[in-house]
Amino acid sequence: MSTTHPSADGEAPPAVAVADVTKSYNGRRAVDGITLDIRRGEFFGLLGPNGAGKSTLVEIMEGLRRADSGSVAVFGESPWPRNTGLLPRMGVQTQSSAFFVRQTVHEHLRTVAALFGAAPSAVDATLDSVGLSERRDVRVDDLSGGQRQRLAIASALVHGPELIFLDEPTAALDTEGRRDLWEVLRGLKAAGRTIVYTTHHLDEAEALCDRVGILVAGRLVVTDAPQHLIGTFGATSRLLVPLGRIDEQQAADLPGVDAVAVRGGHLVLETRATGRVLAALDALTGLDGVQTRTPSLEDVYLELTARHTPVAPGTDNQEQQA
Ligand SMILES: Nc1ncnc2c1ncn2[C@@H]1O[C@H](COP(=O)(O)OP(=O)(O)OP(=O)(O)O)[C@@H](O)[C@H]1O
Repeated sequence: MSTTHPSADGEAPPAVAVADVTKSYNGRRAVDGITLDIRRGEFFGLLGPNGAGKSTLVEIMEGLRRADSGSVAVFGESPWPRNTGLLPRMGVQTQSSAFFVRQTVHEHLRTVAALFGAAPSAVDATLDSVGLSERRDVRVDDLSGGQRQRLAIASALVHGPELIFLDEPTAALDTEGRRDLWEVLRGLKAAGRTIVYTTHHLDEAEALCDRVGILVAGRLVVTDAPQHLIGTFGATSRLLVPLGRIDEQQAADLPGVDAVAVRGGHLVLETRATGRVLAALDALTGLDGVQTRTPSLEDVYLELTARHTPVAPGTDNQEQQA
């Protein structure tokens, strides 16, 4: 791998620059020719189905794995082989973060802080920010899964890094814990930190990220701002019409309706021409009780992953052929 240095015009390099990176395990491509720049101060979300290659790509960015080919630069420097100069500038939470299990929560974080040369005062503030202050004297061994996850996140943040990598940080958190972490992450973003994170929560990515990248089978199929993606792909809206107002055939015949289904006491009309269908519905039966479900990042994600998922030999995939 090569190292990228500041550009000739003196502009600071991006937080992360990935160029044509590949990685195979046992001859199978897990990451397949990915090129991606993550800007300083950006909140970037990496999305994709299980096994798409998100963790592998993030671990390559972190310098925890070596790419087979291509180049990676973090603040203009190669993270591989282990670049100790970068460590104070990066915070890393992986899906298998290591703990000093016999220590208490506070001792553990103090140890991590000392390893990175962080001020002891950062320990209490960081525990507080992830909602673990009340568990500070509990042994790490005795924490619940969600509490361990909070501690892993605290361990990535305690030294105040500029670039923070979080691999599914909200996976084991309850609803309240997720929302609390959103506020922590928003605060870090507001303070100018760069955040790269993976998640399966599309609502969360839509709410938090400046840009998302969708990985499918090791390839980056799109990179964009969530709202722009939703607008560009014109994902389908759903209109919910109470049953009994019109029948399925009448609904299917309305101009602009792409599909009709019966679900939960409603006729569900899928359309990419919401205004036209609403006008036609209004003329036919009135709009009383009609609900509109606007498209979300999840709709775009489902459409794109279906379109780009390779067809397994011997299976018929209508989406793929469309
Ligand atoms: N250490 C490894 N040895 C062999 N294969 C691996 C290894 N790590 C990952 N893989 C394979 O590489 C592919 C990508 O895995 P990866 O964990 O990067 O995906 P992911 O998108 O993070 O998945 P998830 O959402 O399930 O965490 C998968 O097919 C996985 O089985």
